[in-house]
Amino acid sequence: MSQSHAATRLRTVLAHLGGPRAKAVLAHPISKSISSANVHPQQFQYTLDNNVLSLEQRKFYEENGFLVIKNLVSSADIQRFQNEFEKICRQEVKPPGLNIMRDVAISKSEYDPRNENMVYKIQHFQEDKELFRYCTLPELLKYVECFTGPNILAMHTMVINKPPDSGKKSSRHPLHQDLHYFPFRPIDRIVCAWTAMEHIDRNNGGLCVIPGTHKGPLQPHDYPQWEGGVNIMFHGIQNFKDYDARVHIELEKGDTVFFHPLLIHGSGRNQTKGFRKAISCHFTCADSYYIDVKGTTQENIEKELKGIITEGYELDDSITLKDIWKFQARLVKGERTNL
Ligand SMILES: CCCCCCCCCCCCCCCCCCCC(=O)SCCNC(=O)CCNC(=O)[C@H](O)C(C)(C)COP(=O)(O)OP(=O)(O)OC[C@H]1O[C@@H](n2cnc3c(N)ncnc32)[C@H](O)[C@@H]1OP(=O)(O)O
Ligand SMILES: Nc1ncnc2c1ncn2[C@@H]1O[C@H](COP(=O)(O)OP(=O)(O)OP(=O)(O)O)[C@@H](O)[C@H]1O
Ligand SMILES: O=C(O)CCC(=O)C(=O)O
Ligand SMILES: [Fe+2]
Ligand SMILES: [Mg+2]
Repeated sequence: MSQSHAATRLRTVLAHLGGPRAKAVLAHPISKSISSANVHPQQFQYTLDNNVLSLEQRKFYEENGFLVIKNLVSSADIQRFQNEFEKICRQEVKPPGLNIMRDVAISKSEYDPRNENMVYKIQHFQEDKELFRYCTLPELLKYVECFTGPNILAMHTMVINKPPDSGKKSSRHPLHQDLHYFPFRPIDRIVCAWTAMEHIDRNNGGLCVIPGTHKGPLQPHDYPQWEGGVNIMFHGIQNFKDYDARVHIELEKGDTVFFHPLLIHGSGRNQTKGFRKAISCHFTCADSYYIDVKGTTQENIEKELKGIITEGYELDDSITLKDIWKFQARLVKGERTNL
């Protein structure tokens, strides 16, 4: 990518996000003028034609691999998700298939069900009616459809309750691409919706992204060599160097980021005393298909996940990632045509 193209893109990202870094960069004029995209017919690869996104929003996602929609989820809904999350932590409800993860810094201590502050995140809430409402909100699906098309499956769900860092920096999530975990294609029909349940910025371990990286390949992932420990399955891109290109996204409660599964992203440690909360779902098109990850860079995560699942659930070794995903995918709109 040329220097001026990179500069223009960074400025577009910052203008869109706001915040102090944005103001500082935008204070300097760009020397090159606007790209030819304005005068030629558009070729879109990452978004679909359905008149929901403005041309500017489409171009932003195509170019950067993410898009922020402000104030998309209501405070009333977020309060309901928060209440249900607390009930799950207190073990008042136990939805089937739901997985509770504690931060590795406290993974060996006794679980105290009265204390939701022991939970780093919950995953696979597809059987919890109250939380799963998130994945069916019409205001959310309206945007999801711009990336997936009309037949929509919810594939992977999470509430992340990032704890104050213990001092070991284990609350960080290394820079990664979500596609590493996914054995379904086509890639461009997968999207993550990630909604802030409160004000989120760099200080409380908000999302940081490397704009434009969705245009590159899936890179090899493995555990980072961190002295203070790494959470289970938190693989990161090996030998990542381009730290200067990171953009920290600042969000208010209800703001939602939609991002591409190849976009390199992560989150820093939470330097506040609060538990930073977000709710998310990965969606894909039901017309998609599964791939065999044997012989690819994704083989290591399949092996690890299979190990955890066959041990924890006493299943036999013939189970594949495809079986697991097929089992937990849920239709949220249209028809379940294939996956
Ligand atoms: C996917 C989109 C992008 C995502 C990126 C995010 C990355 C992270 C995870 C991604 C997961 C992808 C999942 C794909 C899912 C496919 C579909 C699965 C279908 C299912 O429903 S399977 C359901 C189970 N789900 C999982 O297995 C997911 C991961 N599992 C966990 O996180 C579990 O909490 C855990 C830790 C494996 C076991 O939990 P539990 O049995 O409750 O824990 P114990 O206290 O008994 O501890 C057991 C053992 O683990 C150690 N431990 C606990 N927590 C951690 C931790 N945070 N980090 C490292 N190690 C941990 C604990 O110390 C114990 O160790 P021992 O040595 O004492 O045995
Ligand atoms: N030294 C590092 N080595 C590996 N990954 C890092 C390093 N520093 C930051 N990252 C990764 O970059 C992303 C964002 O980190 P960020 O710099 O915001 O957080 P932090 O280093 O915890 O806090 P801060 O730099 O604000 O004190 C995370 O994915 C984090 O894992
Ligand atoms: O909320 C976060 O810290 C980021 C989580 C994330 O990227 C993931 O789980 O894939
Ligand atoms: Fe991720
Ligand atoms: Mg840092």
